[in-house]
Amino acid sequence: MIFTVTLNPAIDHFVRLDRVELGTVNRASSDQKVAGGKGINVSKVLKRLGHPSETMGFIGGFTGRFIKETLEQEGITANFTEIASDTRINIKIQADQETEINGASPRILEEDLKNLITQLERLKAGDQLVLAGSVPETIKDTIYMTLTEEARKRKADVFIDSSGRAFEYAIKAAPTFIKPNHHELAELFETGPLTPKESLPYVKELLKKDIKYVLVSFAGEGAVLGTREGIYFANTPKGELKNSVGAGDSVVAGFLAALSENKSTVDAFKFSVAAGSATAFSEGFCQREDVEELMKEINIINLEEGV
Ligand SMILES: Nc1ncnc2c1ncn2[C@@H]1O[C@H](COP(=O)(O)OP(=O)(O)O)[C@@H](O)[C@H]1O
Ligand SMILES: O=P(O)(O)OC[C@H]1O[C@](O)(COP(=O)(O)O)[C@@H](O)[C@@H]1O
Repeated sequence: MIFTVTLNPAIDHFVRLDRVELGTVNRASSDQKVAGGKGINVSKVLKRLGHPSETMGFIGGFTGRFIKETLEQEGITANFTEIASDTRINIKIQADQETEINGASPRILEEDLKNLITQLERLKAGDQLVLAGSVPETIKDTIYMTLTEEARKRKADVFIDSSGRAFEYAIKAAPTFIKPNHHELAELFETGPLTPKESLPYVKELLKKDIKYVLVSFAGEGAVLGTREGIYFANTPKGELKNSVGAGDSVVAGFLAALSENKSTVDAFKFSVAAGSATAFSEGFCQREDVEELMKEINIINLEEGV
């Protein structure tokens, strides 16, 4: 069973207009409100790829109810811990350029956290746990490390997409799979911007920490996958960028789905990058047929034999 944890979900409020002018009234040509947050997005994409999952994390208030109701309408199991504060709203302005204004995170109490950790006692060998997105301020930065340790005690695999201190701690617990984008990798190693080739030593450093799959995404410039068997580069297909929100989550979902389908590591890599780009080329999330189509445009080269 696949479980996704979103500690800091959101209603994603997409607002579309030709251009934005600060200090005045801007009127949207259209807008849309959807349940969002990285773990929730992974579950949404997994469903489109044909894989059920259960969403967990913290929701509260009327915004939290919206998230639970819309996920259940989409046929996605929502098993969230209810908190007292309202779940945040993240504004995604899609104008001449994409601008995001992510709301402040709600207050999470100690007992809320205990409830979530208790839920994870169900994990068993063969399960996958996805930990994705930012960590609310009132939760310690070590939370992803703690949850990864809990999951590994129960022989479940852990897939992480996060950033900053929470990500730094999480890699100490040796999750199965991590997907930093290249900015997050540079931030982790305190370097300047990295090209795929320049990322190699850092990918190897992470592999030495007993992380099985290190996937670094470079938006439209390709992606790097490090494994014990080898380090690979995938080009990203060309296409019209319509909406990058959820693209990273689609890479995580694509890789997880492909492994669940017993695809080879290289094919799982291809499938995950195709899923990311198929989402980037859509208003919403990718559909499976688009992913299968884009796979044909992706070539994998071996940057280096195993480490
Ligand atoms: N301009 C683009 N053209 C094609 N694919 C893209 C583009 N931007 C993003 N993608 C796809 O989305 C994936 C994740 O994008 P990226 O921005 O690296 O991650 P994140 O959304 O986590 O920051 C990429 O690996 C790629 O497959
Ligand atoms: O674009 P990505 O990185 O795949 O994730 C998009 C999701 O992440 C969010 O921007 C939240 O990100 P954070 O959890 O890092 O605050 C959501 O609003 C959105 O649904």
